[in-house]
Amino acid sequence: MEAKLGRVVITGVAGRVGPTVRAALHRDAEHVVLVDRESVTADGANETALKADIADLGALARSFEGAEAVVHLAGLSGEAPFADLLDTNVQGTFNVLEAARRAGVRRVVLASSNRVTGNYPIHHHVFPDEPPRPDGLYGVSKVASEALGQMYADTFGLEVVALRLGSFEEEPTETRHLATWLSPRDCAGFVRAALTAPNVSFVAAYAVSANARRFWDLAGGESELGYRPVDDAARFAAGFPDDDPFWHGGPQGGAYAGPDAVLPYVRDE
Ligand SMILES: NC(=O)c1ccc[n+]([C@@H]2O[C@H](COP(=O)([O-])OP(=O)(O)OC[C@H]3O[C@@H](n4cnc5c(N)ncnc54)[C@H](O)[C@@H]3O)[C@@H](O)[C@H]2O)c1
Ligand SMILES: O=C(O)[C@H]1O[C@@H](O)[C@H](O)[C@@H](O)[C@@H]1O
Repeated sequence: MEAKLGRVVITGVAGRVGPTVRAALHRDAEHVVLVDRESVTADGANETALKADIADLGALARSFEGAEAVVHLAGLSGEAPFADLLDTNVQGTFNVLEAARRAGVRRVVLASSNRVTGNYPIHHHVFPDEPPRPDGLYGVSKVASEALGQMYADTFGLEVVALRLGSFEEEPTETRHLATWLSPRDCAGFVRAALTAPNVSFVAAYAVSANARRFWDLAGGESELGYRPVDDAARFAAGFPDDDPFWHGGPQGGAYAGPDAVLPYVRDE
């Protein structure tokens, strides 16, 4: 029987991942505070909706009052000009952690990304404590946000879990997803575990389904967070060609990695 959570804040709840986390917490938390810069409507007495930008530290600190945990999803979720990534993903994550510290929040779950290690080749099985090899500027911003989380844990005793999400999709839609898919059910399971696992200081763990072809180690996440994913993209393998060039080699980030993916944003600067 899992412990019921108290008041939990979700930032970036209006995006793709947000509704799955919201639905999980609707059941598991006493009260859920929905934060986004877009308008969100609260559903029932155990939700509060607050429109706020993560650039606004004061607004964040007010929205975190009385919360025991924050699930931080808000941010730019793909490659973008570096200045924008610094503002939203790095400064924004700093604001969330600092607002959490000021408001006395116990735990923060950061939505990091598999793309912090997206430049490891597909035949390399990556453990969460290996050096980062980000596949682009977005991945760099997530490395920095994980580092902020580690610093807030070490320096201020905030409990921080950085979940390196795989490819969150209802179902795999491309070959790479046979390795990287994160099903909604497993996403909810990882977030619930990240919120409730005991003895956490700082944990970085891959949040990926139990895909037979996955690139990332699950044992660390299982021992530190206590969640073993249940879905496997292999169920959908018949829909994708076995001889797809993706499996011949190259970076785990696939089309997200390499100069063609990054150069447009470098040139924007
Ligand atoms: N979807 C995936 O497969 C995936 C994989 C790895 C990591 N992630 C990470 O998980 C998080 C959620 O991903 P998603 O796919 O739902 O992203 P998304 O782009 O669909 O949603 C992001 C949300 O953040 C909000 N937001 C953006 N900037 C904001 C700001 N300055 N202030 C307040 N709100 C702001 C947006 O309004 C939006 O609702 C992101 O941090 C992303 O980097 C997602
Ligand atoms: O690796 C992936 O597939 C995913 O990585 C995440 O960080 C991105 O937010 C998402 O858009 C990608 O689809």
